Amino acid sequence: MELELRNIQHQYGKKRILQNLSLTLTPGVYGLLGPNGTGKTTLMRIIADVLYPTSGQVLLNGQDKNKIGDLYRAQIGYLPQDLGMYSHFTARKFLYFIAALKGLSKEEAGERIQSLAKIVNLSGQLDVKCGKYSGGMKRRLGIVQALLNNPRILILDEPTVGLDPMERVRFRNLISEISGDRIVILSTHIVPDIDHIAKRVFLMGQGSILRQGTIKELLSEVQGEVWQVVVPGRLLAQIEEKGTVVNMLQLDSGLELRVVGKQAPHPDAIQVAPCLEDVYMSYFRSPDTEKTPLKETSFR
Ligand SMILES: Nc1ncnc2c1ncn2[C@@H]1O[C@H](COP(=O)(O)OP(=O)(O)OP(=O)(O)O)[C@@H](O)[C@H]1O
Repeated sequence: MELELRNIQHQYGKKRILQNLSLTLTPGVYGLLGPNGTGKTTLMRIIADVLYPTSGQVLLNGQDKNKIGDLYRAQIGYLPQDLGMYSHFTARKFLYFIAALKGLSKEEAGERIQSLAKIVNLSGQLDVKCGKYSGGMKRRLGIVQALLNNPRILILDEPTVGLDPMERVRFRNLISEISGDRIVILSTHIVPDIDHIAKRVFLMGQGSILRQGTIKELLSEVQGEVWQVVVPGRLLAQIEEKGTVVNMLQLDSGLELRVVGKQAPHPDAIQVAPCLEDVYMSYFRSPDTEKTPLKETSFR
């Protein structure tokens, strides 16, 4: 199976959101990583076929999604950022409702609901009203509704928002478990959400893919360029001129800084192993500058 996005462009009114975006995806988990407002949701909605791009094509196995219509939509499972749930419905009733919208028979729906609820560990809570579900339970219920039609393409838009660290880890494992031979596209601005589980990562900024690669490839980009040093606080400004400070920790002995930069930011700085967050931070420095890519893109 191959999903291809060809020269996707999207505008809301005159505002250009996505520009000439091209990607090819085969089964596996893909992380779409980028700051808020860079067009991740817009892209996900286009793939989920709930939004038409201004121009460009989405092709499944070489066939334009607009030409194959229902056949394309039957392959899609979508967990939007804000999945509306009727709070007075029980989870079971909600799932039957979604299953009906997806065209499943009552028998098929019943079987799918049972087996999926088991996988996400909600079997015992299916008769609880959605309004009483915690954030983590709602996200797991969201996964179940997305999987009801056994889609080959699963689109998860910031699925871990609002989850505590334990639930995040569980959710990440769950995604790995259900990925199988599906294409799973997961958008987030939280780097650890995709660390370890993504086969490929797309760094998205300003409506285009700035960089893509396996985690190993992305890490190699900053190999030898990540430093750690403890300095007096007054040296912070000087260090910031020499590299991107990706983390700082106040210690009794001074400020412990993690810095990404080509040169050692201080004579005492030691090289440390890079992590995906270093790569991310080298592209998007801070909330004020996050939409400005700092690195030149080396390839698309
Ligand atoms: N329906 C709309 N009409 C007009 N502008 C929109 C619409 N939806 C999104 N936008 C704008 O498009 C840009 C990209 O939004 P989008 O939600 O796709 O980004 P995102 O990367 O998913 O951000 P977030 O992580 O905050 O959800 C933003 O500037 C947003 O304000």
